[in-house]
Amino acid sequence: MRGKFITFEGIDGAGKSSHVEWLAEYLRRQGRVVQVTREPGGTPLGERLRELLLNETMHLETETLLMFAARREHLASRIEPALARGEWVICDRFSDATWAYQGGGRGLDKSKFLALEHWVHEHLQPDLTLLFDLPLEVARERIVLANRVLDKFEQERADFHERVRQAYLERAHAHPARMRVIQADNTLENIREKLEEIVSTLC
Ligand SMILES: Nc1ncnc2c1ncn2[C@@H]1O[C@H](COP(=O)(O)OP(=O)(O)OP(=O)(O)O)[C@@H](O)[C@H]1O
Ligand SMILES: Cc1cn([C@H]2C[C@H](O)[C@@H](COP(=O)(O)O)O2)c(=O)[nH]c1=O
Repeated sequence: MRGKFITFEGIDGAGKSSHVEWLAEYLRRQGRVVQVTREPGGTPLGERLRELLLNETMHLETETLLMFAARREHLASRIEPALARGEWVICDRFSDATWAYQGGGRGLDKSKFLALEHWVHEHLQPDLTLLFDLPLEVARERIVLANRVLDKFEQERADFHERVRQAYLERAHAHPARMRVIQADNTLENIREKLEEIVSTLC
């Protein structure tokens, strides 16, 4: 039987990465074989593209095409083979991030996003997308407390991140069967309880 494809989404600092490995372990305890991966990245080529994408200034369409190029490679060499073997794949960000960051944040024409999405993964969408949503100020505060070096996206102004947040919420509203909004301004324990409840509907 084909495996399940779960993606995590949200603005920078929403808390996605704090739950990705936890969810993988939770599913492994239930006997699933689980792969954890991320975008941009997830393959040797994708990780090289990630370095460029997170650090170099480039034209919006170059940025979008590179995100989808990395994704094409990721799907072909890692995600699709794993799902075909019956494994579960948990991916930290996928195409909804392009919708939100390049579309909402930077103003990419929606028809260009939809054309690339159709080209690169017409027949594959995540079985479940967990959208971590919280006020911008809370996410910013977490990033400051973590005291990490900020990448190109994290250095963007607050209005950029607010547009990203709104684009994610708009997308979740348009895809209610696939996307579940998690109130991420909450304790790790409460969020994990919610994740268990949602994921149990997939098993
Ligand atoms: N529920 C929470 N309550 C308090 N702090 C949290 C919570 N979740 C995560 N954090 C902290 O916030 C910071 C950002 O979390 P994390 O790296 O998981 O976010 P992220 O969404 O993956 O961010 P990015 O996309 O920027 O990598 C970390 O220092 C983490 O420990
Ligand atoms: C897949 C994808 C990602 N981004 C941005 C969003 C984040 O700011 C970075 C990735 O960093 P993270 O710490 O791993 O979350 O890349 C994007 O703009 N468009 C995309 O399609």
